Amino acid sequence: MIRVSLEDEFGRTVSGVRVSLTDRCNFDCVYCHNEGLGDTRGPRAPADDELAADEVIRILEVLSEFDVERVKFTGGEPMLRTDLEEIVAGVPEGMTPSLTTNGSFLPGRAADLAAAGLERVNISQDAMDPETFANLTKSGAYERVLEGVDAALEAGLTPLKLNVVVFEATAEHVPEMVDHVAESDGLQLQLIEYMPEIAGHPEWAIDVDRVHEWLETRADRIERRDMHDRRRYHVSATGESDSTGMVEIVDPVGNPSFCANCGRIRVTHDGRFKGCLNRADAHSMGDLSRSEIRRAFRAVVATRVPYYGEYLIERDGEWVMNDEYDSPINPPEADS
Ligand SMILES: Nc1nc2c(ncn2[C@@H]2O[C@H](COP(=O)(O)OP(=O)(O)OP(=O)(O)O)[C@@H](O)[C@H]2O)c(=O)[nH]1
Ligand SMILES: C[S@@+](CC[C@H](N)C(=O)[O-])C[C@H]1O[C@@H](n2cnc3c(N)ncnc32)[C@H](O)[C@@H]1O
Ligand code: SF4
Ligand code: SF4
Repeated sequence: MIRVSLEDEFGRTVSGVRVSLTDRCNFDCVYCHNEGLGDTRGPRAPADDELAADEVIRILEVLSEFDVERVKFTGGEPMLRTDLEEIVAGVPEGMTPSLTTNGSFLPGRAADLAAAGLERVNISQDAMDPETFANLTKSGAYERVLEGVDAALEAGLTPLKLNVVVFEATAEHVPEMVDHVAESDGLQLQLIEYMPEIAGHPEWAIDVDRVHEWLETRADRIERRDMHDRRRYHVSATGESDSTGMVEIVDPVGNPSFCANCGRIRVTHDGRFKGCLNRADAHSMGDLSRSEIRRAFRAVVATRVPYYGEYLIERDGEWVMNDEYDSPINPPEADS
């Protein structure tokens, strides 16, 4: 098959897709932006508006015609989908599947997911103690998540990134999480800047530059990824051990270099394309026939623009909507 990749007007080739398989979740994290899908609604039977497994696979097959090389399954909580293994097994050849999950359903399923072809997994674990974890997630599943991490490591779903959202409630736990990954084989740490744009509570945000500065003093080596211009810090264990770990910072907020290198599009649980996590506008895939999926993909790529630096522009130190775009940005969600 001849594959033709698509570039947006800003020269950004679309090489990855994030698929939200559901907007449901069994946790209720205080910071949750839910990938811009609105409130998570609690665990309940699959909703009628969720894409079926064969529809997800058809979308991925079409995207692979356009040389999209990576798919990330996310949510809500993607492991609430009991057909996740079937979906992973249907990912077309040449496309690498990975998963971002809260980890609570990994015990007992990690091996099956690996057998289905899942390459690796990112697990949200914001702290090392059950109390902080419970306060943040409104869930008592701390031990279960740790078991999930072990199950994923055992199944070879590595490198395994632990995701920590950095904001006022987690900042003090960052050093122990850094030590933890430095000491543990197969674990990496991803520090995600709290995004108030879609979660609200701008007062919870902390200055991520302080975390960069601290890591510069803690790291032996620093590298920059082309993708999103992300910085990676290689750190050593502090005790007797000579093991090392890697810490990556995901800092999109007010960061035009992050958006300038963004090659990702999104598929929502109800079958629409979004060109940017932060934008409210989405493109329907109509009847989900291959031709409609192709049409919608071309349409969303044609309207993709870097969010910071283009969709929003800086005026007097504030990020304001560029008058060229008339669709509103996502209004902040209420507590979610
Ligand atoms: N604004 C924005 N945020 C992102 C983007 N990619 C990741 N994030 C943030 O990082 C969170 C965690 O995403 P993951 O899927 O675990 O991480 P990732 O870095 O995208 O995944 P890998 O690089 O595949 O490990 C997302 O839910 C977002 O909050 C992006 O392109 N734009
Ligand atoms: C919305 S969750 C969906 C997948 C899964 N339920 C999980 O928690 O990993 C995806 C990622 O978004 C991150 N996240 C959620 N709300 C955020 C916010 N307001 N700012 C930054 N990252 C956020 C979470 O930590 C998680 O790593
Ligand atoms: S961040 Fe928390 S509440 Fe949001 S989808 Fe993931 S586990 Fe659920
Ligand atoms: S905020 Fe920037 S990096 Fe994130 S999806 Fe939008 S354009 Fe891409």
